[in-house]
Amino acid sequence: MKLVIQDLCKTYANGVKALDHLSLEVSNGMFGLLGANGAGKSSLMRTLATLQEADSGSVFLGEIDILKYPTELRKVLGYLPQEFGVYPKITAKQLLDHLAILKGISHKKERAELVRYLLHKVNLYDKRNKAVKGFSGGMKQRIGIAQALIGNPKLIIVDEPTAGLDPGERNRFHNLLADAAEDVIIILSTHIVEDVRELCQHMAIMNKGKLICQGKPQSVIDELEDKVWQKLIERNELETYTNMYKVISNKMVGGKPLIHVLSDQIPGEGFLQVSPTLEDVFFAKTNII
Ligand SMILES: Nc1ncnc2c1ncn2[C@@H]1O[C@H](COP(=O)(O)OP(=O)(O)OP(=O)(O)O)[C@@H](O)[C@H]1O
Repeated sequence: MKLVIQDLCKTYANGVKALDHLSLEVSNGMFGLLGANGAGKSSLMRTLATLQEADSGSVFLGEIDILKYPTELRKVLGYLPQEFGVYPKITAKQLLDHLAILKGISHKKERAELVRYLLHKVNLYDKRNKAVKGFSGGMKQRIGIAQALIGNPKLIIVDEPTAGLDPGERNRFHNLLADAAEDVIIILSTHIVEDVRELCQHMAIMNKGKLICQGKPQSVIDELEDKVWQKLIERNELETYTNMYKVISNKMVGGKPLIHVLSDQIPGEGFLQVSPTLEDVFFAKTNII
């Protein structure tokens, strides 16, 4: 199954061009979409989830023309939005049961079995009778994934799923996603570079409504091989360095800026060549420091 996006455009009423002639092909497995705040990721995710309309362009999931026939897409879509709202007081089991009814699973016994299966899968069976409202961020996200898996989706969209999760919860969430990714397309939209590095077979970087880079994470990293240099400088030197070199990032280390500079040769005294990371790629492509 392939998701084929062609020439997708969306301009909001305020004139912001959130999707600017965007084209992309995604195959089965986990696909990471990286972008800074405001890059247009959620606009793309919402369009793919048929929650908002595009101005022009086309999107096909296999044979389904999803912009023309959104209901067909919804039958095979699992969606975990940025904010997964839950009903007050409802338990994990009731919530999944309710959502399964909404997804058209009307047979009571079948639904009960599915809910039990999902609760085990996301490791929340022991908490099945607890109110979801009192769940931690990670537990809520796991319930979010459980509901996204109802009805054997072919396309699963997860929008910024690990923001605010502690490392343990994030790992559990990653394992769940990786587990679900067989035979399905999962699109993971995030600004957390490490999530993409660790999880995704393919990726793209979005900026101002356009795709500015795509490929396998390791291939895009390899493009910067031998080109990234680092130096620990004084805080008052930062402006000079930024003017002199192509500084792609600066990070405080022990109170001093550690800068990464892009250059084909050693940029100057005191620079050390380092292996490029996906974060370097992200900063080099988006030019946001
Ligand atoms: N409903 C809307 N009306 C007007 N402008 C909008 C609307 N939704 C988003 N935008 C603008 O469109 C641009 C893209 O926003 P979008 O939410 O798609 O980006 P994003 O990459 O998901 O960002 P974030 O990581 O902050 O969620 C931003 O400039 C945003 O302010």
